[in-house]
Amino acid sequence: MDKKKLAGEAAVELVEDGMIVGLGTGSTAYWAIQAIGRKVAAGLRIQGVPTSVQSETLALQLGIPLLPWAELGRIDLTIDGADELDPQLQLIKGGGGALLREKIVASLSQQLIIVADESKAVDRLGAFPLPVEIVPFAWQATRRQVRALGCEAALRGGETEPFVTDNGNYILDCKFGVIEHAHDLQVQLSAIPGVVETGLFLGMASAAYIGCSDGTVKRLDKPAI
Ligand SMILES: O=C[C@H](O)[C@H](O)[C@H](O)COP(=O)(O)O
Repeated sequence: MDKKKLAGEAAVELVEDGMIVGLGTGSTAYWAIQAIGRKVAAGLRIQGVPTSVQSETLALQLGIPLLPWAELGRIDLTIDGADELDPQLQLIKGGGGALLREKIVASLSQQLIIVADESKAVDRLGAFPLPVEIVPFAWQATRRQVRALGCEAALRGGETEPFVTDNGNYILDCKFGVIEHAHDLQVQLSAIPGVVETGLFLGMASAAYIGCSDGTVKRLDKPAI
């Protein structure tokens, strides 16, 4: 059984008629978008807000109506994947390069629901290299500044053919090891002018649907502070 499919489809139970729904990116969000597409075909009325060109293309193929960007304001619910999530529902995202649009959409969302297979649930963030979106201009200098924070930072795709995001930027995949102070790291990275955004999503997720190998889906809620 596909644990990503289990999780992606389960979270769609939260989608209600009339909602504005953020459509995440990646191989788990894919299943949620497919399930939303089936509900739309059966009469559900929603407007979608895609977090990548990939998800926009999929939504259009499935006939999901999309909200015009100019009308984008509050989003009721977003369903998105993650590369790592810890027990506080702090996240690393951006393995697929969509972190900037995902973070903009998450910031506008009343609820951010994460869908993931059980391998993504970790005690502490950091085994997955942190994706950091940077501007192409003088990217080598930006990488030096990022490295000075104590990580190995690799240009995604390599120097000959760098990966380019939907926003025309590059990604540094940064190995910090276990991230002890995620908020401090977010502040330090954001202070570098060439950094556009990081894949740390802190205090944003409301709940997570985790697909497990026994065929169940476990729901984790953000712990009360
Ligand atoms: O940039 C990509 C996104 O943050 C994805 O949601 C994340 O990488 C998880 O993707 P997947 O569900 O394919 O593992």
